Amino acid sequence: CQSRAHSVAVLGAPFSKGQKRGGVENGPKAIRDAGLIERLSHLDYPVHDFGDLSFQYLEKDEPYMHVPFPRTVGRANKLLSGAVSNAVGAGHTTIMLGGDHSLAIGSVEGHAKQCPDLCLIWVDAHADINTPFTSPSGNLHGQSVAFMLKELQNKMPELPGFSWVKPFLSAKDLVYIGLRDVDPGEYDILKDLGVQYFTMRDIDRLGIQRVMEVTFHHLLSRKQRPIHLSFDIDAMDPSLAPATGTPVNGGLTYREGIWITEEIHNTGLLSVMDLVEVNPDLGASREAVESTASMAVDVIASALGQTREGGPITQESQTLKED
Ligand SMILES: N[C@@H](CSCCS(N)(=O)=O)C(=O)O
Ligand SMILES: [Mn+2]
Ligand SMILES: [Mn+2]
Repeated sequence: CQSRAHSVAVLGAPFSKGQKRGGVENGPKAIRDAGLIERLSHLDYPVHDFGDLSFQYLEKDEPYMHVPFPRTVGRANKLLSGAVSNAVGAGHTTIMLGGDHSLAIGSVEGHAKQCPDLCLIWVDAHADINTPFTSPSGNLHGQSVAFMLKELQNKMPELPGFSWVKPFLSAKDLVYIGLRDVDPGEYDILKDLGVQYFTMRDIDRLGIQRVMEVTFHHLLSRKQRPIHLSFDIDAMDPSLAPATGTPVNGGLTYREGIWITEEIHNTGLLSVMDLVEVNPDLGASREAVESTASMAVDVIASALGQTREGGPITQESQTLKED
């Protein structure tokens, strides 16, 4: 597990069966079309585009309780886990492009195989910590964190397709930022487990700088360790990222979102980042889709070192000017 990787891997995960709305499988393409690779190529490290994974959609995949497509989602995440584990093992800082947020199960699990002491920062309007028993929708993109936590395993059923997932994360190694739509069952779990979280109201009270200071103290004061950032684009205010499946008013401003990712870059500890829930089919106009995908590119680029203050002239930027 590299503490300071010196190259970036981009991995597309065009997958949608963690929820019921079509189109989020086109998220990776929309983010690429918004210029992600180009933007990252101006930063400090080489970029390797691993392309998109191809997922199998199983024909016979009956719901378990009211949870749809459990075997398809479980299999997709097992494939993703291997791909993320390989990319991290090869020394890359890895960017996983979703696809719906159920993909975090495979992404974080695969990361933890290489970096068992990782910590997880979950930026999202939602807690995604329902169990199949508490979920109002059954959608697995709202249950991802429940599969990861050791403290929840006595509350989880044996879901078909997920027997490969052994819980690997402790509640103390998780921080939420941006919550504003939490289900009653999730609220009880967060309180019972004592999970550290910052709602949008906490951000209004403390300000985003203080939220990041407390987040890093909570996760890193005992020891520095790799960060997994799981960024759901619906954490951003819907005015900035409208093309997403579960928009919730009162989200992060552009500057709050970029402060979060700039500060995470400045720790030097970012190891894997998910950028999920961009759904190009849900934008009311081409502009709405483009602003959502562009927001995703800005968030990823600032997590990888793009700054608002610019940087010194380099051989590469000099060459670009001459082009
Ligand atoms: N809490 C709700 C909505 S979950 C929204 C999932 S996401 N990944 O944040 O868009 C549920 O569990 O169905
Ligand atoms: Mn989410
Ligand atoms: Mn969300």
